[in-house]
This record gives sequence, C-alpha cells and structure tokens, in this order.
Amino acid sequence: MRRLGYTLQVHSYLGNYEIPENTTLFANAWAVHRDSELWEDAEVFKPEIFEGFLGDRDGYRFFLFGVGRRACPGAGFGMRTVVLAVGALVQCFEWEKVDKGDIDMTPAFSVEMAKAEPLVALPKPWPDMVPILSQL
Ligand code: HEM
Repeated sequence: MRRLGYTLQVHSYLGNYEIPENTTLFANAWAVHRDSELWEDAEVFKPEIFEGFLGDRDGYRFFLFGVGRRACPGAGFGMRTVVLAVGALVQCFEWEKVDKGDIDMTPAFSVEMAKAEPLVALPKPWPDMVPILSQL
C-alpha cells in the first residue's frame, strides 16, 4: 500500500517556494536517488550504495519507503524479501530475452517507474536446480 503524494494542510514554505494550503506535493524519488550531488556513481546500477540507509535521516536523501510517522512499517521486511526474491530468480534460472536486441529502457509516462515497452524474458532452470525446484 503506498501513498505517493503529501497534502500540506497549512499555508507553508518549502525553501523559497510558497505552498498554499491543501496542496498535494509529490517528491521525485527517481531524481533524488540518482542525484550525483547526493550519491557517488549515481547513474551506475549499484543497489549496494543504498545499504545501511534504512531509517537513517541523513538529509532524507533515501526515502524509498517514505519518511516520518507514516513511513512504511514493512520497510525491513521489504528490504530482506526483495533481495531474497531477486537472488532466487537469478540463482535458480537462466534468463533469456524473448525478442532479440537491446532492452528498451524508455520510461512510460506515469507516477511510478513503468517501462514503455515491457521486458519479456524466458526463465530456464539451471540443471543443478531442477531437483530442488521440483520438490517445491
Ligand atoms: C519493497 C517493498 C515496499 C516498498 C518500496 C514500500 C513503500 C512504501 C511507501 C513509499 C509508503 C508510503 C510512506 C509514506 O507515506 O511516507 C508505504 C507505506 C506503507 N507500507 Fe510499504 N513498502 C514496501 C513493502 C511493504 C510491506 C512488505 C508491508 C507490510 C507487510 C508494507 C506496509 C505498508 C503500510 C501499512 C503502509 C502505510 C503506513 C501509514 O500510512 O502509516 N509495505 N510503503
């Protein structure tokens, strides 16, 4: 369950910007988590740079799970299970892209980071994994 916008109930200021009451603000998580002033090698795929930031306020530069009183209570669970799920998918299967060519990373226009062109891939269990997977 995710709330993506924050409605300010009072007339307020954010930096130099005047925000009228009842304005809903959206924080651009995509941009903040790729900002090279905040993160080293921000444009490189290196998920480990976010390790240890859960619950760390450090200027609120990491807010995948929101911040403050209404931050995600499942954050610790989410961090652990996503690693397990992705790890299992990579370790147990060999992945093959169905149509040939490079992956089209063009984003769709949406609040969340959806791809414009879906990635279709075929998982084939690694031979060592077949006996284990067949018992599940
Ligand atoms: C990688 C997985 C997850 C992501 C990225 C995520 C992200 C978020 C975000 C961004 C919010 C809004 C925080 C805010 O408003 O400041 C949220 C709220 C919430 N999440 Fe998650 N979440 C994840 C997994 C989970 C899991 C596993 C659970 C429960 C087992 C969970 C339960 C909730 C609940 C109950 C709220 C509402 C909290 C409130 O409004 O007080 N989330 N989550």
